Amino acid sequence: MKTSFPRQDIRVLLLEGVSPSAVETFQRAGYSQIERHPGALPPEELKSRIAEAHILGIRSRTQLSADVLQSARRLIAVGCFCIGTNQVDLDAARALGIPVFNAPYSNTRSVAELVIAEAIMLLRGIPQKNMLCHRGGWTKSAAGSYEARGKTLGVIGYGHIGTQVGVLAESLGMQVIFHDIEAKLALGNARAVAHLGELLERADVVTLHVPETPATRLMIGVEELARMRPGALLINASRGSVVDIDALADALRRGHLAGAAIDVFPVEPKGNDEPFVSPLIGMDNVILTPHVGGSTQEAQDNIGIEVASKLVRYSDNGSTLSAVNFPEVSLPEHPRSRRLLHIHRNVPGVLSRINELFSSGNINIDAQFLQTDAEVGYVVIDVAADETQAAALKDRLAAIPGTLRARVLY
Ligand SMILES: NC(=O)c1ccc[n+]([C@@H]2O[C@H](COP(=O)([O-])OP(=O)(O)OC[C@H]3O[C@@H](n4cnc5c(N)ncnc54)[C@H](O)[C@@H]3O)[C@@H](O)[C@H]2O)c1
Ligand SMILES: O=C(O)[C@H](O)COP(=O)(O)O
Repeated sequence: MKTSFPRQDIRVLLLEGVSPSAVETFQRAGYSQIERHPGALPPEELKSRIAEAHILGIRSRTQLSADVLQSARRLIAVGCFCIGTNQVDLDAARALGIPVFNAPYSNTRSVAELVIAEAIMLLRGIPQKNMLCHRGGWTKSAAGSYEARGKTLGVIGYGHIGTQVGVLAESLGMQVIFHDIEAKLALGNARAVAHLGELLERADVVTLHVPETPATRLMIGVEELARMRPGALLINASRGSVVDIDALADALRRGHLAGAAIDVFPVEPKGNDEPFVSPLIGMDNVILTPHVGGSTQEAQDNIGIEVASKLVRYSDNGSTLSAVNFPEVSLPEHPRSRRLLHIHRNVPGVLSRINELFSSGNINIDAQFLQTDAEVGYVVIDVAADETQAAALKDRLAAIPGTLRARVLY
């Protein structure tokens, strides 16, 4: 069936080196206008580039503020080809009728594996030994070198990544304790602790797996670092805003902490050609990695397919299942109907005006789907109408006060 907006006219802009698997997924679905850019764009360039895009794909570095989104006149959906969505003003996107999708699982195993590797390296003092050998030094000694077996791992944020880290750590013989704001099923022999402070006081290795939220901002600062055991280790592969980096540098300099592994930073370079600046540079007992926790071939290939498939499904079929900022509907195919989408502010009267429009036009509704949240209503209407009738209905739907978007899908 002919689409009202042919796929070959839909412009897809993919930033930050999104995996080629995403391009292949769009191409297999019939999309041909796909532009792929290796890095994030500065705000002004971003604004001009997204003005023409219908679908935008980003990773963690592209800041989609309300101001930037205002320039995206044609944008129908955003895909975050990663887990975090804190880089997008989700409320602003919703208010513009733009659903945002992400990949909540695909890179979690990669992060968990890196964290376990780092815990072992830090417990053995390998970063310092490695640096010394590189400088021609040689200190063969067991001092400050420990097995992981029998040590206590404290996991802060026991979600998709935190649980996997816990399971892998138990397989090494570590004891796992965790702290989360939600009640969580403890896997294996892991134990929940009621307070963050208790976890900090008991753990030999503390690892952070919380999202960036107002509550997690600087959740590890001077006081929390002081509560950690002397000689303990800190791993952060969550978000740079979660740890007070200057306080961490100070705790390491004073020798209160024996080491750290940090993958995420309060300020990160926008691309591989920008310099990296951090108070942790030059500390031999700190593993520094350039936000690569989820950067494995396997994870990026899977994320490319997962997020591109969600974007294709929304664009082709209207389904918003697993959107992070939008009412969720999972829609069946209705090949013999025309499908109209209506996104509106959730204010009284809109739905009755939509239904009035169909009943007064004597147009039969084959199926109707509605989902709302506090701000936005999303209605999908499958009707027995020809192409001209559907186009006219879309124009009338668009004229209803409170409308954010109206589209004919097919
Ligand atoms: N370094 C990387 O490359 C990389 C890769 C993937 C994800 N991440 C980051 O890791 C984060 C966690 O990923 P996930 O898949 O495990 O997410 P998740 O949503 O499955 O788990 C997060 C957990 O943190 C808990 N939480 C939230 N606020 C908390 C608080 N104030 N105190 C304690 N617990 C709190 C939640 O209840 C949840 O259980 C992501 O949000 C992302 O920012 C980084
Ligand atoms: O949120 C995430 O999934 C991670 O931080 C990875 O982000 P990236 O895709 O920019 O590496």
